[in-house]
Amino acid sequence: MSIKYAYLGPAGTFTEAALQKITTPSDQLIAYANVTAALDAVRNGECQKALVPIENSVEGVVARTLDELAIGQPLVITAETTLPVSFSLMTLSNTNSAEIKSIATHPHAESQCRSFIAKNYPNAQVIESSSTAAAAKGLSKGDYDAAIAGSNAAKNYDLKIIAENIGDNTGAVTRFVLVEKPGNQPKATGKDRTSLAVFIALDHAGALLEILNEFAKHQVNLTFIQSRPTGSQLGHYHFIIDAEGHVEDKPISAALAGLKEICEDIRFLGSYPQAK
Ligand SMILES: O=C(O)C(=O)Cc1ccccc1
Repeated sequence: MSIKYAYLGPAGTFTEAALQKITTPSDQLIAYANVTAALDAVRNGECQKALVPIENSVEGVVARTLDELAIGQPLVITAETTLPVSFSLMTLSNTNSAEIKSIATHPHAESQCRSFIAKNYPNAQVIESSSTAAAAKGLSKGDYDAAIAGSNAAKNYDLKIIAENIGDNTGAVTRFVLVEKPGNQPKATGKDRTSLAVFIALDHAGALLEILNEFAKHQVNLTFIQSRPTGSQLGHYHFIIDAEGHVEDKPISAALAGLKEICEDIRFLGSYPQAK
């Protein structure tokens, strides 16, 4: 059966490359302009699933993804996948590299190529784009002098790669999550991860400690914790937490029951197999 997948596009993004790893050629991969649009495509039924980036080993979290999952119309994570990311600098075929005065890319790619840009193009204007491939596509239309993207994007938009592997950290890896409408919970595999958004009732001393204690009490190992502003008031935060285990496993279900006692709200964001 062919499944429709939404992804952060256009064609040539790292998200598309990650999605190709977990789909079959009969599936339909549909590009959206940003993370919210890809997730909305699942919410409104245009696509069954969406793949979006959630964190990077160098730059950290993709805030938009976390906020959509924690406070947007509910979706759940049913799978994750990781991809090593390698960045290239590209131009139109007739550009002289000495003439590069403007470089477009995604903010996460910029921060991972900071040393390269500072060393080689210290005076270039860096233009933020919604994805690396969107930067490459804009370059193909002549919007700026260069783009930083994956080498797939250069192929897609017929661009010339003038420098490869320009990331400051050659081992950079991005983690992507596959999301769906709630109701299709993957079975426990013995090596799962559970994601939660935890909202504290009142900002008080020890609130985070109380939350962490529920996991510690039940011997649950955490793999990710991030505070995000709730948006209502300066200083008010909720926490996105990833824990090892499946919601059907006793340690996680016991920790969840404990959290329900002490938190204002908990949003279950999915239990899914850990990426290899
Ligand atoms: O823009 C892309 O290609 C993406 O898929 C998002 C992204 C950007 C930078 C590093 C990893 C993923």
